[in-house]
Amino acid sequence: MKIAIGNDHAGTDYKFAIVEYLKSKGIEVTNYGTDETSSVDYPDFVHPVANDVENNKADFGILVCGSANGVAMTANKHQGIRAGLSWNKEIAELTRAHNNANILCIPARFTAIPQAIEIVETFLNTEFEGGRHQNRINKIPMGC
Ligand SMILES: O=C(CO)[C@H](O)[C@H](O)[C@H](O)COP(=O)(O)O
Repeated sequence: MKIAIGNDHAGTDYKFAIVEYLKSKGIEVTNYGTDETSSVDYPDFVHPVANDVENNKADFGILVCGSANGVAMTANKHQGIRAGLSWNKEIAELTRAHNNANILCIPARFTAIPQAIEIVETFLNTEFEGGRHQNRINKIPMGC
């Protein structure tokens, strides 16, 4: 499995912890996020992740910013991207099972690092249920 990850200054520490977790599971990771905690603009670190997922260079994307709203809004402008905001493992499970999200967005300022790891683990281990959920996804317009 290949994961593309991106973050702004609010998510740097979370990104490092998530990358360490993913690598410990043998998952290949491409890091597009800032490695610094000085202020940056989150869209600059979201578009490369969304591009990789759109072009099948990554199976899933993970994005981390303060609230996760900015990264989710940016990613969801891309064709073929369903980016879901998850702040606990229950929401992470639903984001995959019901919404077939291909990008996970984590709010660093409202989630502890161990919880963020749990969210990532749940997201990656949950299958899309299809059926009635596929009918609903078919009614979501694609991209901008
Ligand atoms: O949460 C975010 C966007 O949805 C980003 O992390 C921003 O950094 C956030 O808006 C806070 O900005 P600040 O410059 O860190 O105060």
